[in-house]
Amino acid sequence: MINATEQQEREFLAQIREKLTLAIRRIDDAVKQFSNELREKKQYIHEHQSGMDEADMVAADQSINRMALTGEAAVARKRKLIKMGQSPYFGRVDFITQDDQRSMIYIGIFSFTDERQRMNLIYDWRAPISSLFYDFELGEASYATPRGKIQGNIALKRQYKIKNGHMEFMIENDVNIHDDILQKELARSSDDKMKNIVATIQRDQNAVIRNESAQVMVIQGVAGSGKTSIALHRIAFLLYRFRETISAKDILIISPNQVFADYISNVLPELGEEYIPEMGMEELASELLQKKYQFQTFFDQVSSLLEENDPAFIERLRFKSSIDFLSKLNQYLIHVENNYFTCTDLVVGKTVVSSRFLLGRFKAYHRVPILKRFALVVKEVQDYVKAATSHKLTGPEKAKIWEAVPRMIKFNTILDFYRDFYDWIGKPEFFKIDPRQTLEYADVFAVIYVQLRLEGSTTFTHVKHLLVDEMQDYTPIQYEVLSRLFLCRKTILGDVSQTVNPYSASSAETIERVFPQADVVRLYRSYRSTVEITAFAQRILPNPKIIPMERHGQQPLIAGFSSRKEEIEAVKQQIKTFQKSPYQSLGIICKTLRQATDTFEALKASGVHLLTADSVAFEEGVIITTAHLAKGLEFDEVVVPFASADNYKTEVEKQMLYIACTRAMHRLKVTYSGDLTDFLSVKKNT
Ligand SMILES: Nc1ncnc2c1ncn2[C@@H]1O[C@H](COP(=O)(O)OP(=O)(O)OP(=O)(O)O)[C@@H](O)[C@H]1O
Repeated sequence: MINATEQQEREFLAQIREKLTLAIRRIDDAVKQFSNELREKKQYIHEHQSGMDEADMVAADQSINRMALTGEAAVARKRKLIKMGQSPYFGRVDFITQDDQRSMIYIGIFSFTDERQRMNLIYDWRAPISSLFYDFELGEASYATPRGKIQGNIALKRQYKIKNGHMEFMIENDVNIHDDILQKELARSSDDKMKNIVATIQRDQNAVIRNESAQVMVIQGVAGSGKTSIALHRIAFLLYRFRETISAKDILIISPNQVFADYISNVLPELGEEYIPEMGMEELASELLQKKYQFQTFFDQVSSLLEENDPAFIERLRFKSSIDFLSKLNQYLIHVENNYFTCTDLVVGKTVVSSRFLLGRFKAYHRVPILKRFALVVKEVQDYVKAATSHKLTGPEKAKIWEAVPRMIKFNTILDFYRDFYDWIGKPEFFKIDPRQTLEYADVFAVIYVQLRLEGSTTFTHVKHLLVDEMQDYTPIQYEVLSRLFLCRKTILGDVSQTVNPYSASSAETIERVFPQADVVRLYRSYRSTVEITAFAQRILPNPKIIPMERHGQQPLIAGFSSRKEEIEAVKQQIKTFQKSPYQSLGIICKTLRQATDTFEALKASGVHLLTADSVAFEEGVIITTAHLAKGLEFDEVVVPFASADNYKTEVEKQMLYIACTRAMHRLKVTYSGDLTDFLSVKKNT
């Protein structure tokens, strides 16, 4: 066997690194040559410009552009090779095909070919053959290729940790435990940005990443199950698999906020892909409403829930988050189509255009959105009058038609229709808009939906894959809007247990009703937190199906104090302890922004950052924020202050507590003054 011993592996690594260095040198030479040729070409054109006709100039331009592109590609390739020099591969499988051919498959983030020998030395983790590494242990194995399934046997499987070009360790997977490297990865302290997981992707995760057939893929996964990581790796996979037809700019990520977008922004570049466009739901809404209406943000909605707990507000939210709301809106739109044209005879000069004719024309265009039909009906009326009188229409005649036809439909503005909908269902009190015309967040996408139906929609045809994270925070009406705007494939992921708004949460089942063609995957294995932290969070929201990774740590602590002042003092101490620890990040997670701001001010400690809805970047070190904003993020250590019975008592507060505790990777401390919240009290939980 080739490269059998660790010594041989080290020698192989040295050879690969040498080959990489040579390949980099070759690129450098080629780039130097390109730039010389480019300079000469430009010089030539400059000198011969006067003698060149237009066709010559175009040809010269094209050839310069081509050379520049080739140069750029070479520079990008060089960047990848330099990165590979640090860590060329992380896995190996030796595969014996049915005709007894043994091949050594080294797997890395990028592929590397020995151009002289025309031999693939390292395979990209996304190559079909690389799935052997993720899907099988020793023994019988197979992988799918565009030409069919290849079967054989895995005779050897190894994992490597190569850092800065040096092999730290290698692990032989001769028995069915390949968790060692995963354990080591999970035990690490956090980075300031999400990291890639290519070396330790698990089998069930791999299936999601490599799924090519799903039109809509819905991933419901427990806290820390790797949903966001998998979704990003899936994007990298699709970019590789469909590289001829999809590029990074054709993908859109709908993300909950800027901090989250910043937090995940490193994963794809680490995997060699370019920047992926990203957008928040509110941004999308503003674009669609063309800034015609002001509206409350989702963050405002959650803050109102936490601070006011108004039953009427909750009732409105509940209704507007239901599937029933969507179907009532659809029924209403049919009602509009059938009943809202009130045509009377129209007299233009001496011609009478009968109401029957008018109604008939409105109906004839039933495929055209109602508010787009006027222009068509106006044109028909003009033609009718012209034919009847055999003369061209005068200005006043035209004006009369233009004025009369739109009035034949009951309302002309989207908001009037929307308001009327609530009268029609007999619940006018369900629509609240403030005098400055600021819509409640729950109305925003409903108004957009009515607009799409009555005015027609612009589709985002340039988007070829849509990724929606934190799916539980979006309602059926939002999904309906997304499905009409984005006709492409979609990956939708989230966790219904981590909703910040229990009155408007969407489960995978709800989403399936909007996308009946969806493939739903459920992930129960949780990777982020220690067994102890996961068990602790289960006291708040139990899920018997959750499977924590066997990784142990300190028991989470609950500490009671006699006053808030003392509590703040304890948090201060905790920060000091953290600053001396090997950990990188500490999250102090509060219920509301007001509590977070007050804590920030009371602590006045240096190196402590306050994260608000307006923040744009994830900071390293100590962060004070709210559970809502911390969703999707993780910290080595988490402190949840003010966990008293007063502060955490409603359903929405329980959700916040759960989200806060599940952000911790290694250490968790909950503090309170007065009585401890019932959600954590052992007495009340037993
Ligand atoms: N296969 C894996 N190998 C190594 N680390 C993993 C793996 N899967 C997940 N993780 C780690 O688990 C943590 C949680 O991952 P991620 O944030 O993607 O999960 P999530 O399901 O989106 O979490 P949440 O919904 O709680 O925000 C991250 O630190 C991630 O790197």
